[in-house]
Amino acid sequence: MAEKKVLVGMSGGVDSTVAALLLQKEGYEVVGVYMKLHDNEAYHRENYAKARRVGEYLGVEVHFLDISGDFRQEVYDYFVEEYRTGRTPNPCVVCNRQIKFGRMLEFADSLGIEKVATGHYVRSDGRYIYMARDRSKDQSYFLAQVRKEVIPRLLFPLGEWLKEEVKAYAAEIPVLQDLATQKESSEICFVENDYTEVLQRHMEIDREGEVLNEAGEVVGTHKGYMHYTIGKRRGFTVRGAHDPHYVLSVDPERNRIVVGTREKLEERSFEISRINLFEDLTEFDCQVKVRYRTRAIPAHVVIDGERGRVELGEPVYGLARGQFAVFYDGERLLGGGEIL
Ligand SMILES: Nc1ncnc2c1ncn2[C@@H]1O[C@H](COP(=O)(O)OP(=O)(O)OP(=O)(O)O)[C@@H](O)[C@H]1O
Repeated sequence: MAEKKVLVGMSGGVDSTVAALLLQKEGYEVVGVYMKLHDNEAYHRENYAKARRVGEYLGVEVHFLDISGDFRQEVYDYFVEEYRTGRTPNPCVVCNRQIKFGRMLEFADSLGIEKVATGHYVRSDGRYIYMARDRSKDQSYFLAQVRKEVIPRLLFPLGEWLKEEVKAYAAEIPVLQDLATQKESSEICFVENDYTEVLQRHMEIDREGEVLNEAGEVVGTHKGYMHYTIGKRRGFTVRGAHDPHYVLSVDPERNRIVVGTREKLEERSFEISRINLFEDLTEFDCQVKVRYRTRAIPAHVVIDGERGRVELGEPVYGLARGQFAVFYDGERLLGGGEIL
């Protein structure tokens, strides 16, 4: 009987498969769990079957955990409500806190297992989380809201791996070959193509509205405010405009958007709430990412109770409310907060 036991979140994809394999090689007794998150039954049938196939290959049990009720309440409903209020949610950040590194750890507790692993591309030394070696796949941004108490329990076997190496590793194993070549999953697991398809199931999002300039004059029309996020530059009309125009703000109550030229998107400071830090910091210098796919830029942060203020060392163009500001000290994740 192996002394070291680990619960691995097995989605049926190549990353969690290789993660489980590497842990087993290291001498861990692996127990798998497939979590049913959203309610696309066909998706789950297909992916749970893959996870079970990997389980058979590894000779490990793969539990099926239906937490679709929790997921709906804490991730999906939040996603829909945020768009309804004219904001731009980040469901993966919330899912990692509440579900993957929340409910999945409770499930590990119920099995008497201390360690939990996933195929996320991040590194950890048991105290902090760091960017992955594969910077193009780095997922540390999405872990900024994870509770700091859980970090010592987490293992991320892929932190030092490049995605290409992971695929090549799986491709060597005949029964896993198809996983190595399958197409990458979409960024948000319950969004197949476009987020508006999800919103459409819950409300009327195609309601034409007015486009205003900063002076408050009506200059065009748009398709319905939920189609827009700050910084977007397509899908609306602006009469007589020569330069490209960008969404500067969204007014859900009046179904209006305000647009302007790129320099009007410039922001040098902002407020945050839902603050989560891995160290007790109240005032600090760091680098901040204001969305996932962006470069980290220098910042000074002051925390005051539930709120914080971020002063940027250089301007950003387009700051979407509802996205997360994520702080780093070099490669080390310091935490983050939601942009107000
Ligand atoms: N439905 C699920 N059940 C169990 N674990 C999951 C599930 N979805 C994701 N995970 C875990 O979270 C990790 C990161 O999830 P993400 O959605 O980013 O997956 P991914 O990069 O597509 O990985 P994979 O190739 O393993 O599907 C996965 O590697 C896996 O360990």
